[in-house]
Order: sequence, then C-alpha cells, then structure tokens
Amino acid sequence: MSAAPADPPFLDAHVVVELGTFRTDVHLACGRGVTAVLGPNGSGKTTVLKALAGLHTLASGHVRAGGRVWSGDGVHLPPEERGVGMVLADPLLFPHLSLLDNVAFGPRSRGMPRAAARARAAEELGRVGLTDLEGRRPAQVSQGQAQRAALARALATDPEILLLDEPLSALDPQTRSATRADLVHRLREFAGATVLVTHDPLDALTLGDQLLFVDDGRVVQSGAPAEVVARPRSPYVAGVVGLNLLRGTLTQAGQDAALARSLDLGRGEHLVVAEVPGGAGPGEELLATINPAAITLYTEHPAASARNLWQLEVVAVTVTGQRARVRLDGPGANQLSAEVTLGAVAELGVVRGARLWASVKATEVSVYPA
Ligand SMILES: Nc1ncnc2c1ncn2[C@@H]1O[C@H](COP(=O)(O)OP(=O)(O)OP(=O)(O)O)[C@@H](O)[C@H]1O
Repeated sequence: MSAAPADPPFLDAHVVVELGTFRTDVHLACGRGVTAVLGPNGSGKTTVLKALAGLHTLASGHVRAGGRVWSGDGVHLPPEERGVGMVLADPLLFPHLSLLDNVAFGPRSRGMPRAAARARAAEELGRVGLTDLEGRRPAQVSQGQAQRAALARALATDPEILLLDEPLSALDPQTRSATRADLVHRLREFAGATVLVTHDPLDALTLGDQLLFVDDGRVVQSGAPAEVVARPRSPYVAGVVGLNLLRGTLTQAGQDAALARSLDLGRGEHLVVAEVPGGAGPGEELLATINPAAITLYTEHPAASARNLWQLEVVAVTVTGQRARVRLDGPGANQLSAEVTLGAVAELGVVRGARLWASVKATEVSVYPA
C-alpha cells in the first residue's frame, strides 16, 4: 500500500532574481503559519519578498500560492492580481484619511462597495484592538497603533499570503514588545501563509513556525525554531541563536588516549568532547556548539587543568542587564564568545586587549554531523 501523497505547500516558490551583479536563488515551501526569514544586511531578504509580491520579475523559477501560478511558466501576475498583503517598517498610512478609511482603502480598491469596505475595515480594526481609534488620523495615534492599523489594512483584502518586512523595526523597545504580542495573537487567526523578514531573533523565534536563513542570496539553513536553535549550521546562524560554533574532524582512533574523543580543529588545536554522534567514524567532519555561559575565564593558567583551554585576547565586551558577553579571539578558537557576570568582569579586568584563559568542559560541548 502506498502512502497518501503529502499536501503541496500553500506557498511554493523558487525565487531567482538578478539585480545588477547580485543574484538571489532561494527555495521557499511554506504551509499556513509564519516563515521567518533572517539574514545579514544585503543578503536578499527583501528581494525575495518583492519577488513574491510581483515587484521583481523572476529570471527563472516560480511562485505558486493557494494552488495558482503567480510567476513562472510564462506567467507574471502583477501585484494587484496576487492575493498578497504587505506591511513594511513604515506603516505608510494616508495622512489625510482616518484609520477606518485607510483600512477600507484596500478592499475599496479591489472593487468592494464603500459601505461593505468600511464594515470590513471596522472588523479588522477591531481584531487589532483599534475600534476606539478608528476615526483618528495617523498623526493622532502612536507608532505601535499605526503599525497595527497597517496590519489591519493588509489583512482587510483577505490575502492568501501576508508579507511582513521588518514590521517592528521602527518601534521603540516597549512598543515593539507590545506590538509583537498583538502580532502573535492576530497571526494565529490568519488562515494563509505569512513570510516575515526580520533581523531580530526574538521576532523570529516568537512568531516563526519555521525559520529560513539567507546569506548572499542563498538559503544556508531552514527548519523549525527548536531544531535551528539546537543545531546551527553556519557561524551566522550560531550568532543569531547565541552559540559558539566550531567545525572539526573526529580525531583518528589510536592516538593519545586523552584525545580519543576530540575534534581536530586544524592548526594543531583540539576540542575534547564527551560524546560523538552514533556511527561517526575517525576523519568525519562534525560541528560543535558551546553555550557562552559554559565558558569559564581566568587571568592565570588555571591549576585544575581543564582539557579545553585556550589563551585568548578580548576583542569586545557588551553588557546586557547583569551579564556581559565577551568576544575572544586567538588561535584555535577564533571568535569564541563567553558570557560572564558583571562581577567577573570587574574581578578579571575584562577589557578589550586583555589576555585571558578560557576553558570549557568536554561535557558542555554538543556535537552533531556537519
Ligand atoms: N534595484 C537594485 N539594483 C541593483 N542591486 C540591488 C537592487 N536592489 C537591491 N540590490 C542589491 O541586492 C542585494 C540584496 O538586497 P536586499 O534588499 O534584498 O537585501 P536584504 O537582505 O533585504 O538587506 P537588509 O537587511 O539590509 O534590508 C543587495 O546587495 C542590494 O544592494
């Protein structure tokens, strides 16, 4: 008996766009729910959104949504014929219209009679908690309220795909946090697929059902948030989820017993680990993560010799609340980050240029196939 075929993704896209010398080549397969797209500046995130919206023509590939072809096979539907709603960092509301008329503009421009469009707008504003403010103009509401109105406007046209490009980035931290909570609530009720472009790991982890990391126009990793957080596959992804990532090969058996379970990091450096993935053989390439909080710093060579010990230079210190993130550099453990208390910063004299010893226990290293 053969298994029933899986449902095709609600949004299935292979976006190949050429902008001058920059080429984006990204596959997206999204079910209903939120796909969060992360990547460094200039990596192609907005290009993907614009291609989905029909604002860029594909050099090749396709965009299919809700069972229809939007791009590809000789088709290029203009933006207004795609079922997309878009929210950018700037809410871009018409200043001379009330919130109600701003939101009604979408359905009106798609041919809905005025009274019906206003009723639809009122319903959408109610869903983002703005009923009391629907008669106000954009200048008479807060930044967060304006952004919620922009979301209502995007959803008032009943899009199949909702595209959000850094929707919270222009908000101050407190408004951002409240608006993020509103967004989580509203998106849960949205029946289509949402593609959210963001730089903020918290946005991605709280809103995303799946994460897609893009670098230099390519997907470098995708998966469920828990999977990505546990097993980052590139330094960029590891940085976003706050882990150190090292790559090495499993040491050949039969060498020094102390190094029996270790990764050869190159340049004569080894990382001793407690466990290796089942079935991994000598010479196999592996990835290893280390939580910055698991790294201990010393000013002198510690007496109790931890197996993983490096002498490194402090290249940056950043403070968040009661803890400091210390970026260290040196041979064998390039760009290692440690997280220590502010007390330790004072005690150890952690300043840029200081040379410190950093150690991590083998049991604190998590190893998985590269
Ligand atoms: N119209 C254009 N013509 C030529 N190159 C462009 C054009 N638009 C964007 N680019 C280039 O394409 C690359 C990707 O841009 P894109 O805006 O998609 O990046 P992004 O990941 O959204 O960046 P950011 O996080 O900074 O918003 C960049 O190198 C950018 O300079």
